[in-house]
Amino acid sequence: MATRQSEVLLSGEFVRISKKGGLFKVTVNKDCIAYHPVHSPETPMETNFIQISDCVGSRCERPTSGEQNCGTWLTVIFYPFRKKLFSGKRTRHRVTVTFQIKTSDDFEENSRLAEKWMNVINCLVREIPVAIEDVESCVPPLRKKLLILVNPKSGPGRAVSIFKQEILPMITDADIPYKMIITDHGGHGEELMKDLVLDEWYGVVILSGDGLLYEVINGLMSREDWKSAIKLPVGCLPGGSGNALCCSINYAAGEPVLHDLVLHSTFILIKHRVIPMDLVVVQTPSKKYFSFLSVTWGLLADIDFESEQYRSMGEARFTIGAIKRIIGLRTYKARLSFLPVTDYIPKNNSEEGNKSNKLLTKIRRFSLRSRSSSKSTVNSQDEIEGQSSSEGQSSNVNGEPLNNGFDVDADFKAQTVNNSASNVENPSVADVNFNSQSIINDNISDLQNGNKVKTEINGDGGHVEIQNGGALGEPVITSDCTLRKETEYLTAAAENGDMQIEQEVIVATKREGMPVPTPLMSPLDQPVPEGWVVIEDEFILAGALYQTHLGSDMLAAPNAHINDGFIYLMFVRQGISRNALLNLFMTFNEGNHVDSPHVELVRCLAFRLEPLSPGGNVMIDGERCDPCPLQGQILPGLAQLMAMK
Ligand SMILES: Nc1ncnc2c1ncn2[C@@H]1O[C@H](COP(=O)(O)OP(=O)(O)OP(=O)(O)O)[C@@H](O)[C@H]1O
Repeated sequence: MATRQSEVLLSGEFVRISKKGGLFKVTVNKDCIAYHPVHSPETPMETNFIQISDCVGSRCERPTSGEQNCGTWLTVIFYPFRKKLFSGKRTRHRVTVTFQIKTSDDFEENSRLAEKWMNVINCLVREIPVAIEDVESCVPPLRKKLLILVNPKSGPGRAVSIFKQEILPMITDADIPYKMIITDHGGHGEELMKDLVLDEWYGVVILSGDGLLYEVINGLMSREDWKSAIKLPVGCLPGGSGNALCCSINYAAGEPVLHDLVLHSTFILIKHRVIPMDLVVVQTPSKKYFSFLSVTWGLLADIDFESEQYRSMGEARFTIGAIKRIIGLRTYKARLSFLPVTDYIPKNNSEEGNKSNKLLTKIRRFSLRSRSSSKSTVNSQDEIEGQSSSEGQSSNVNGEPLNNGFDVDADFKAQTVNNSASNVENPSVADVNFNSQSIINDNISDLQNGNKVKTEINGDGGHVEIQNGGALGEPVITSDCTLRKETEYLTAAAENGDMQIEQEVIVATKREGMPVPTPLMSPLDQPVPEGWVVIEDEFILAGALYQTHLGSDMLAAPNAHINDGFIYLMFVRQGISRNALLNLFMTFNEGNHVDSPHVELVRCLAFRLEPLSPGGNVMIDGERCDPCPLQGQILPGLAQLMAMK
């Protein structure tokens, strides 16, 4: 029985308010609420479970009927999965269970007991640990308001009614205070962010397509206090026709993407979780953008921009746009350059590809720090410039400090220097290694293009061991940051021998008062730095992607993670037939396009695109910009996203 597997925090016997009624034994532990009729034995057959992970809150109320009634009602609201009747699709649906809390004739006493149950359940729902000794006193912290921006013009124009009919009831279930603003012109979101009093809000959520979130992020980054502003959690609900970030969030959380997107996205939102999100700083000759989704060019951008006219059709607009563009296929000449995470081997180069069967040797990563870790043993310029450990620290709804992505790498640095092999237990190191491990796990087929050698580390998807300690390069002081290379030697047990990996972490420590550092890129009018790969060719499409999805049926970068610190550069060169291209688009929904010999998908830290033929479109997070030379660099974990892993 689940209730016996972990500590029982609460236990009582209450009448269930339902058609059947009856007295139930109810218990709460950290994972679930269990109840079974008292007259029958406690068997799995008779016991009902409410998983805390499905639960969004509980509330107490005095029954309206029955004046003699001195009991209080305790209602638990949860959204378990159920198969839809005809389609068989797994979807969440709303369920409530109500018990009458009545252990005495005194209404006040019953109310206090019901409130205790409510507080414990609400803490657990918000992942606030509750020990048995806290049960009497635990109260979930008060929440700040959520600012919800609704774009009435997004997608097919239904955002306001979606908010009222579908989202508001769920927000009410979770008892989340909010303020809703309907945007009334393009740029409104950005204006609001520039003047927002950060302390007043728990976070900002958009109900729109990706364009409004783009405004929110760029508005926050344009502020003088961008460093703390960008730590304000942002969230998104689907109101547009593409909703790529919503799909990526749902995919990462294991929630459905292809149906009931509003329901499942709102469920994630009201679960109160926040995780770091990578951004990419994109530079053009005239402007700087902060992008959270993608930069696309060629076919993908043409479809996105030219299908605007079919906006009223919702997501079908992309299918029509794709068919039109594939019939009238264009190729574009460009120079595409990038700083790869591992050695780049072109997919069509089978000789090189075979050589890459040798186990992976080098991983390149980038880490952005705002301050030094107090654990660091290194004395350097970055510590002199470091800020106090509490400065700029944001907290989640529970008042706990958020892991903002900087700290993860700060810990990693300390561990590296301390040369400790046992550090794999440390969650922050594990986090860094998880991302490296994900490369190794899927590396050779994915990264080295065409090689199907799959390597399982330690046979259990386990971890990479730090074997040989690390080396720390000399700090280099640039105009906007202090730069240093940390080299880490990792060993992973693989099927066909140990895999030796050199992991090079390029660490940039930001200088106070300076903009976000971009040390991986050279100025746009100068050649790319050493170590970059440069390809000059005719392309059908190119896209720098940092989320899994470009739309609900476009699993474009299946291995991407919201905060893995990588850009996934996808490109298709000319030489693919229209038929093959059409087939490619048909396989996008499950991410199988990556197996096509025509599709290259390379993990990198920075890229540069220089269009060499006129025309076409460049889309940054779905917003058009004129084709021009542009470049982008990853900013690992810079933003905070309302999402779950
Ligand atoms: N009231 C408004 N009237 C006109 N434009 C608006 C309004 N509010 C916001 N906008 C603008 O609408 C633009 C498009 O919004 P967004 O991308 O979020 O939706 P969408 O284009 O419908 O979504 P998708 O790209 O998925 O189709 C945003 O850049 C924003 O500036």
